[in-house]
Amino acid sequence: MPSKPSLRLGTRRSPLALAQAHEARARLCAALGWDEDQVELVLVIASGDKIQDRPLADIGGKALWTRELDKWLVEGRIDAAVHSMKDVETLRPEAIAIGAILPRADKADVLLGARSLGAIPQGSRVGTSAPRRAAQLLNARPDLEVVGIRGNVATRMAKLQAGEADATFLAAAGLARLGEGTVGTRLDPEEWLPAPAQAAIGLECRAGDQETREFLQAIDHAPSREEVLAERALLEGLGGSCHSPIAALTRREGQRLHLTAAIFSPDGSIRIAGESLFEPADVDAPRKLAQELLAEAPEHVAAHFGIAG
Ligand SMILES: NCc1[nH]cc(CCC(=O)O)c1CC(=O)O
Repeated sequence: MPSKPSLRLGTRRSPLALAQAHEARARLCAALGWDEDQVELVLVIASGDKIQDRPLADIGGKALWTRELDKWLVEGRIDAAVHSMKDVETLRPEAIAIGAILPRADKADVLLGARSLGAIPQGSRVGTSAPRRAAQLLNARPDLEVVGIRGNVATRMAKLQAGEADATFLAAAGLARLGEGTVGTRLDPEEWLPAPAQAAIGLECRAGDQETREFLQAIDHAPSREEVLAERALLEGLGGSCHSPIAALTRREGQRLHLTAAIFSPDGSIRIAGESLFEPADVDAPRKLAQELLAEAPEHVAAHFGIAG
């Protein structure tokens, strides 16, 4: 009997990353009729996992999550890598391709520690290290104080319990994947915009690896891919890095995509928003929206953009 095909799937080892890798494996096996043991999970330690005490933006940004997996992928030690697309830089090595985007989960953020944004007591300390969450919060509630908080989902929930902050934000998708789908208050994504590519799991492979590309094609969800690529095109057009407070939400309107985007000054005092309705194949539309937002931004705000990373 010929040996069964198999795939080495690289993942980070945080509980969220592992939950996402298990979901990817389950979908691959279901789509290809494989047994579970045909997908080998390979746990790769990312540089970002070793540093928990400083904001991501200060220590090298999103590359901290991808660099190690990229290396293993390019060296052929794994065949594919699972990522939260929110954490993947817009500029990717040429040798690496996005092979699949899984059906996207709930894009909303969840507020922990208060029943609503308006119910956070005046002067409270809200824990977040995400520039988008900090700026968007201060825009709505300039009376609040933002304090840095990092670590995986469980660590952040524990820090909240320990009183390091009075409230914090987490992605609904991450909470649900960890079986914590009922905690906190879900914030309507139309009013509190998520991060570009939030709630999307992506699988990357070597661009020239046709066999793996075909395997991944079997679990690619086209509508989710279209949304994620549009939001990533916006981010690229903005020169978005982890230093830049950028929020985006895509809705489907019939055959078209409706993209709402906002950029902020880091202190939240300035918010510039715009929207665009376009055909999914029209990758220039999100870039054009990015240019419109930048053109509207005062120079000191625009200065925070344009550094890809
Ligand atoms: N920055 C960390 C990160 N990357 C992806 C998720 C959640 C899952 C997702 O958005 O796909 C989280 C945690 C969070 O923001 O609460």
